Amino acid sequence: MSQQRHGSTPGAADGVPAFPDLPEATIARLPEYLRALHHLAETGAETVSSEGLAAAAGVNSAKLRKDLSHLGSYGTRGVGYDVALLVDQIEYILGLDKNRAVCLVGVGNLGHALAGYAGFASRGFRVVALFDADPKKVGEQINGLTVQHTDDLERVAAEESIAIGVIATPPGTAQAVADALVAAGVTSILNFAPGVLSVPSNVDVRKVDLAIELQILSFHEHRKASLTALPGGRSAQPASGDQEVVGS
Ligand SMILES: NC(=O)c1ccc[n+]([C@@H]2O[C@H](COP(=O)([O-])OP(=O)(O)OC[C@H]3O[C@@H](n4cnc5c(N)ncnc54)[C@H](O)[C@@H]3O)[C@@H](O)[C@H]2O)c1
Repeated sequence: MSQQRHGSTPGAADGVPAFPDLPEATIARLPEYLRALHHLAETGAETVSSEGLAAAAGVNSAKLRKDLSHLGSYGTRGVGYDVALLVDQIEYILGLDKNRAVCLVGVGNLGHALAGYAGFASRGFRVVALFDADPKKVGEQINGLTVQHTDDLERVAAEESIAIGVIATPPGTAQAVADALVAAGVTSILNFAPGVLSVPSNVDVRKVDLAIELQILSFHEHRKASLTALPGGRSAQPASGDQEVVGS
């Protein structure tokens, strides 16, 4: 998972930099705030307190206020945050107003599930192309898209201005797929295949590995069991912190 910080860039309105210097952990929480804000907006809420938004997003309110202060958003005392305004600010910072084009490489078990997921569109992304190296998969229709051969990746990436590539191929082919995506001009990669990808410094890679998440939960199970096994049977509950996101 890349851990780059995002430097300030001049040129934004109202004294708020276009790209404030955001800690990676803050960036990771912004989508949670956005999800909670969209839900609040759907219920008709026009404002929300920091405590209310923090509870809905599953973080503590001090952390939330600090995160939002990085965006220049402080809320109004006694009123809270304007829901619609905060949605706009977070969507702007995350670049979701760009409706970026995404392609998926590897249409096997996982790729099928991802390609069939309708939720990407509502979160600001267009899945515009599916690729596989297996000729038997080429031509298959999934969610209105036709699976294309990876030989066509470079051409299609240019035609569709693909910004983000998702890798759902076996681990042994993931590096070659990443190389092909980079050669096609893709500068952000979401990698589901286990292992580390080597990419140029201008390419951001994020990795999703559910097995790692399970292993981290296993550690917490182990820790809780060892705490309760201590003489006197200490509580297994953490003393503080966000229970719902262990390790964040
Ligand atoms: N991140 C997670 O939590 C998670 C969960 C499940 C699986 N995975 C990983 O996702 C990947 C896919 O798993 P799966 O179960 O869908 O596998 P799968 O074998 O069902 O599908 C892989 C697909 O990739 C295609 N492929 C192989 N080489 C390719 C290449 N060079 N270019 C393009 N396509 C190619 C295959 O033809 C196939 O359609 C694996 O790396 C697996 O370990 C990750």
